[in-house]
Amino acid sequence: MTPVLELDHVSHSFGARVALDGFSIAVHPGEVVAMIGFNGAGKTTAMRVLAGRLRPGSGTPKLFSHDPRDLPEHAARRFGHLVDAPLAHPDLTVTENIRSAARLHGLDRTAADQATTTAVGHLALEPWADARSRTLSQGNRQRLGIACATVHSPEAVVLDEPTSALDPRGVVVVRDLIRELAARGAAILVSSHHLDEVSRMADRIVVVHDGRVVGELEPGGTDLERRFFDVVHDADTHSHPEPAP
Ligand SMILES: Nc1ncnc2c1ncn2[C@@H]1O[C@H](COP(=O)(O)OP(=O)(O)OP(=O)(O)O)[C@@H](O)[C@H]1O
Repeated sequence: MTPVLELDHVSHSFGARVALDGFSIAVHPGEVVAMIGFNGAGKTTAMRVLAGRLRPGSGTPKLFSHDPRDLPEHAARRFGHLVDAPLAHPDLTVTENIRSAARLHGLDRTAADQATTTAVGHLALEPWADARSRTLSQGNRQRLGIACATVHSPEAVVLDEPTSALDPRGVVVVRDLIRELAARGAAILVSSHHLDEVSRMADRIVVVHDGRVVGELEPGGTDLERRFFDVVHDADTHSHPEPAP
């Protein structure tokens, strides 16, 4: 099966700082893949490349088999992402923002209205439906960003730390939404710092370290944290082997 989201040996540096160093990942239809790694490991940079926000120094990014920076409109309409700032205007209300996102992704007026009502309900945003987005709390702004990224039922989704500001109920809401999109066949890439959460949400967990994918963790089990540190330690040992005595 052809991957929907793919980075093939992608490298990128910001000046002297290497952010991605031969980063490879592939996400297939119906699959939720979570990236986990230290601060500065390269997760956001990888997602920015996939979202077409950054042209990498080398390697091949692909979204629906196209260059993400040169995506045909029919493919762009099937993609949703929340990387960097949400696609929300501060002076528009929650409902207006979500409806605009739906229209931007090609839904006609009637379909956009229906999808907006559904998204407001899915993200439990009803009490704030008529609030301007600049007045929202951080967590509700994050819910709005996720609603805007997913209102059009995309087949490829990239979400950078989608639950970082959410309360426990919000975490469940977003997890259910992600699982539902995947059940309908979407390929989903998320990043997170919460091992327990990704363990419940993801089909695969990839460990990102020093700009590369250095291993995978089987979701579930109780010793995920230890396994994560083992993978990172192994990667460090192999990239900086101890000198022979
Ligand atoms: N615009 C930029 N200019 C300079 N350096 C950058 C820029 N964006 C990222 N970097 C650097 O690239 C590396 C990877 O950063 P990135 O944001 O991808 O990490 P991350 O894994 O998402 O981290 P976090 O978990 O803290 O969000 C870091 O060393 C970071 O300082």
